[in-house]
Amino acid sequence: MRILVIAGCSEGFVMPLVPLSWALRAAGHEVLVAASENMGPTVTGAGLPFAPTCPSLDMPEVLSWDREGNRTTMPREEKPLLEHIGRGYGRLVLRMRDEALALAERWKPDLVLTETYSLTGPLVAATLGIPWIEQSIRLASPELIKSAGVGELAPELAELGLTDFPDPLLSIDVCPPSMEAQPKPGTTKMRYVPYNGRNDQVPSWVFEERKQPRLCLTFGTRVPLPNTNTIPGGLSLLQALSQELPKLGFEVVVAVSDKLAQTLQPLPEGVLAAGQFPLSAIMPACDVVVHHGGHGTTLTCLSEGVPQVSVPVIAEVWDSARLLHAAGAGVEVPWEQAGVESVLAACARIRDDSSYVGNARRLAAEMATLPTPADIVRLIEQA
Ligand SMILES: Cc1cn([C@H]2C[C@H](O)[C@@H](COP(=O)(O)OP(=O)(O)O)O2)c(=O)[nH]c1=O
Repeated sequence: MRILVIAGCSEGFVMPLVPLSWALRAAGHEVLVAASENMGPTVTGAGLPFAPTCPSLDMPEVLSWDREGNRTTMPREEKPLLEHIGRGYGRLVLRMRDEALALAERWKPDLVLTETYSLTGPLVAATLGIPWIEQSIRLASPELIKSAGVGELAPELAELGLTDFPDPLLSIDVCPPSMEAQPKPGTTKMRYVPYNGRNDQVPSWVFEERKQPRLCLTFGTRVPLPNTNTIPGGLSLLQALSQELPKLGFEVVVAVSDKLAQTLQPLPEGVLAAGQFPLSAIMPACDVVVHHGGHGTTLTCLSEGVPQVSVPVIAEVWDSARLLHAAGAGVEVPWEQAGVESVLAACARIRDDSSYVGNARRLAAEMATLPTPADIVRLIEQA
C-alpha cells in the first residue's frame, strides 16, 4: 500500500506519528509524510521521506487571524477557548489543502494516516474518495475542538456535498484504558511508543548510577519560544524553575532546545545538563518530570513510568492533565496557579509520596500490554 501521512506544523504533531509510520514501512508499505515546510528536518531526521504541504508556519499565527483576515481575540473560558483552538485547526487546513491535494493527486495514496486534529488528512481523503485512519496522539482529545474545526470547514465540506467527514477506517487511541472514565466507542487501542526526535548520542550520565534523585524540567518545543505571543509567561516560568528546582534536593536536567539552553546560563549548581535530549532516552535516569502538559511529553513520561508535574499551558491539554492527576501518576498545577512555589510544592508532594511512582509504573505496565504499532499494521492490512 501507499500511505500518505498528513501531519501538522510543529514537532508535537509530527513525532507521535513516526512509530506507526515506521511500522508500516517495516511491513513493506510505502510511506510519505506531508507537513508544513518547517517540519522537513523533523521528518527526515526520523528517516522518513518528506513532502511540504505549505510554507513554514506556526499555530499561534494561524489562531490569530480569522478567515476574513481579522485579528481574533483569545477567549478565557475553557469552552470558548477549545472552540477557538478548533477553529484554528480548521483554518490550518486552508493553508495546507491545495498543496496536499496536488501531492495526493500525483502520488496516488491508497490510504491517508493523520492525527485527530489534522483535518487536512480527512479532507484530502474525502476529496479523493480514499480511506483514512486517525491516530490519537493525546490522552484525551476534547470533542469540542474537532467539532469547531469541522464547523470552520463547512464551506469546504459543502463543496464536497458533505456536512462532516466520512468516518475513518480505523480510529486508534493511545490512552491506557484504566485512565478513561468511559471507553471511547469505535476506537482501537495502540501502545504509545515514544519517539522524541533525533538522538545523536545518549548522554553518559543516563547509564551511571545516580547519587541523588533526578528531576527533568522541560517545556516542550513551543511554549518557551520568545515569539510565542499567545502564551505569556512560559519562558519566564521555565527560567525561574531552572534556578529554583535544585533547592528541593534534586539533581536537575533541563530538556530544552540547545539554543534556548544557552540563554538559561548561568545555571545554578545542581543542574546537571541543559539542552535537547530526547525524553525517552533520558527518562530511565529520571525520577520526576516537570513539564508544560504537552501531549507528547505526558505520554512519553507515562510510557516510561515516571511521575509528572504537569503545568498544562494550553487549553487543549487541560483534560489530559486532569486524567493524569486523577490517576495519581502526577500532579496538575493549573496554569492560572502556576508559579515557582506551586510547582515546587507539587514536586515535593511526588518526592514524599511513593504512591505516585507506583501508579506511574502501573500505567506504564498497562500501556506495554496494548497492541504495538506492528500489531496495528496487521489490522490496517485486514481492514
Ligand atoms: C525540548 C524537547 C522536546 N522533546 C520532545 C518531547 C515531545 O515528544 C515533544 C514535544 O511535544 P509535546 O509534548 O506535544 O509539546 P509541544 O507540542 O508543546 O512541543 O518534544 C524532547 O524529547 N526533548 C527536548 O529537549
